[in-house]
Amino acid sequence: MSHSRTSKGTIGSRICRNSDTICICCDCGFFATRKWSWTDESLGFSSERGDKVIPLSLYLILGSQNCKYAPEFVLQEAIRGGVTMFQFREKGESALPYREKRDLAKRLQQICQNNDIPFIVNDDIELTRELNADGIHIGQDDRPLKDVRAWFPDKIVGVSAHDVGEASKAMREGADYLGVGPMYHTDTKPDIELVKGPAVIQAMRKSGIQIPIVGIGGITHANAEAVLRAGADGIAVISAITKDQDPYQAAQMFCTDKTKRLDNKQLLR
Ligand SMILES: Cc1ncc(COP(=O)(O)OP(=O)(O)O)c(N)n1
Ligand SMILES: Cc1nc(C(=O)O)sc1CCOP(=O)(O)O
Ligand SMILES: [Mg+2]
Repeated sequence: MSHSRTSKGTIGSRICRNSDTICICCDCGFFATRKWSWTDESLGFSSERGDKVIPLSLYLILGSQNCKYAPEFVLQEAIRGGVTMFQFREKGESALPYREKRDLAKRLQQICQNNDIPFIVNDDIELTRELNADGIHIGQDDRPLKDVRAWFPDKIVGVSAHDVGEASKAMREGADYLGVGPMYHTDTKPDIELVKGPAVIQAMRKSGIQIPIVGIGGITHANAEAVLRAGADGIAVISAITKDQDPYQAAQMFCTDKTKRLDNKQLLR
């Protein structure tokens, strides 16, 4: 697929005040950068901080506990299939101890670097710093966003949000993107909130949340389109890729015209 860039103007639900930043052929996030100036007059919000790329279209998250095969193989294959961004999330009862976790993280980071894919760390401030990762993802029960933003002014900082209130607060405090879920039932994360469904993304967009959103939780090839139609910029996936027999094909199947080529008219209103 070839991508082309836009100059200033309105793209979908967003107001873009910079040039050379957004892919206009399919709104896939390929040229999404933190040079975007997200402006929401009603919230008095504006953010403009650098030029980190945030390609959320197909965001793979994994740790060794999630994988049917070696994590390095799963990541390589998934990137070959079309994954655009990666989060290292080594978590749960069978998670590796710190040194092994760090060594695995380094190997996965190298794969991301070789393929020009942002490498994001889940939760772990020290690991983010030690590896000089491209960014960090934090939830509502993790370190406060204000602190994380101050520690990492130039990194991508993603925040989990479950309702409009959490999303507005995260946007005001400088989140670069929101992880919104759970979209559907999932067995991958034991401590999830009640299923929200794509409607919560629709509600966030209606209330004026303009920063990038990725839907998460129970996303499969069958339901991904509904998440994007609700207003998400991308989908975050664990088991639909990591547990598949063929991670390459599983990733590739998310990269169809239906899941990538959404324009404004196709969004649910
Ligand atoms: C993209 C994305 N969205 C949401 C989450 C969940 O974060 P959190 O609520 O902090 O839960 P844990 O993943 O830390 O268990 C995420 N990791 N990524
Ligand atoms: C890590 C995570 N966070 C969620 C949230 O709702 O915030 S759901 C989830 C697990 C996603 O895994 P799968 O794609 O296998 O359902
Ligand atoms: Mg967390």
